[in-house]
Amino acid sequence: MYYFIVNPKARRGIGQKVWNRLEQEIQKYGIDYEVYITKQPGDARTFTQQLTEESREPHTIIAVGGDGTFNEILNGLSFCSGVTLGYIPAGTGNDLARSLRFPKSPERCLKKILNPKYHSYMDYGILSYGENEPEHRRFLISSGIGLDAAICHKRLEFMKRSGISLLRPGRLGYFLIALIELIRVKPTRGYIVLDGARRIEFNHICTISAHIHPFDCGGVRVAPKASYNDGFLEVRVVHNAHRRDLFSALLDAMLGWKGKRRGVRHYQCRELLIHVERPLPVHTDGESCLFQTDLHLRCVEKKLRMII
Ligand SMILES: Nc1ncnc2c1ncn2[C@@H]1O[C@H](COP(=O)(O)OP(=O)(O)OP(=O)(O)O)[C@@H](O)[C@H]1O
Repeated sequence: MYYFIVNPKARRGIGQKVWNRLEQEIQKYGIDYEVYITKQPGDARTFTQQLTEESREPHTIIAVGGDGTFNEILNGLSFCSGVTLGYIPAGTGNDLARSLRFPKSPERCLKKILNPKYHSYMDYGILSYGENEPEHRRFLISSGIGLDAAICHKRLEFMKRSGISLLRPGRLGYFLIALIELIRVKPTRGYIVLDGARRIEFNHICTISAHIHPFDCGGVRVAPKASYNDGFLEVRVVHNAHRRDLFSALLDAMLGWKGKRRGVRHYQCRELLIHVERPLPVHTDGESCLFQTDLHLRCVEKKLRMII
C-alpha cells in the first residue's frame, strides 16, 4: 500500500500543482494508494504517527513537499512497522533531493518509487536539548547552532510575515540573508566534545553544525564530505571573529570549495556535545528549535529504509 503525504503549500503552492500532475500519473499505474493532504504545520507528523503506529504491514510512505515536510514525517515515524520512505521534492530548498541527486521531474521520481531497483538504509540524526524535560528532534539533513540557525530563523520569519517566498531561488536568498546575519553576528565562547572523548574549546564561535548530507540552506554544499550511510556526523565549526574571513567561508560553502580555510574546522564523530556561553538560535533541517546553550547530537546509523 502506498500512502502519499502532500504539503500543498510547499514552495508557495507548487506542492498542490505537483500533486495534481502526480495523481493523474498514479492512476495509470493502477496501484492501491491513499493521500493525506496537510492543512497546517504538524499534520505530516501526525499522519505518519497514525500510519506507522497502527499498522505492522509493510507499506511505503511518500512525502510530496519540501525538506520540512520530510522532516515532519521522519519525526512521526514509528520504526516498529515495516515502513519504506519515498520522496518527491516539491519544496523551496530541496536539499535532500539535491544531495541524493533525485531527478527534477516529479514523474520520474514517482517512476523510481513505484519501480524501485533497491532500498537504501540511511542515517539520521537526533538532537536533544532542554534541561529539565529534554526535547528530542530527529533530523535528516543537518542541525546547528549560531549563524546558520539565525539564517534559518530569519528566512522562516520573513516568509511567515510577508507570505511570499522571495528567497525561493535558494542560493541567492540564502546569500542575502547570510550577509545581513553575518554583519550582525556576535561570536561567543564555548566548546564541543566529540564522542565523549575529545574536548575542543573555541573563543569566537559563530556557528556549529552537524551534517548527514552535503547540501544545506537551499543548495549550499556546506559539508562536502558528509555521507548518509557511514554512521558519522560531519561537524563544521566556524569560529573566526573577523568578518572578512566569515565572508570567505560563506563564499567557499556556496561554491562548494573543499579546501581548508582559516577559522573553519571540520570533524567527524558519532556523538557531539555543544556548549556555548550565550543562548544562540538552533535549527533542525531548517526548522527552528528556539535559542539554546547546550545541545547533544548523535547519528543513528542506517535505520531509515528509503527508495533512492
Ligand atoms: N497546509 C499547510 N499550510 C501551511 N503550512 C504547512 C502546511 N502543511 C505543512 N506546512 C508547513 O510548511 C513547512 C514548510 O514546508 P516544506 O518544507 O514542505 O516546503 P518548503 O519550505 O517550501 O521547502 P524546503 O523546506 O525544502 O525549503 C513545513 O515545515 C510544514 O510544517
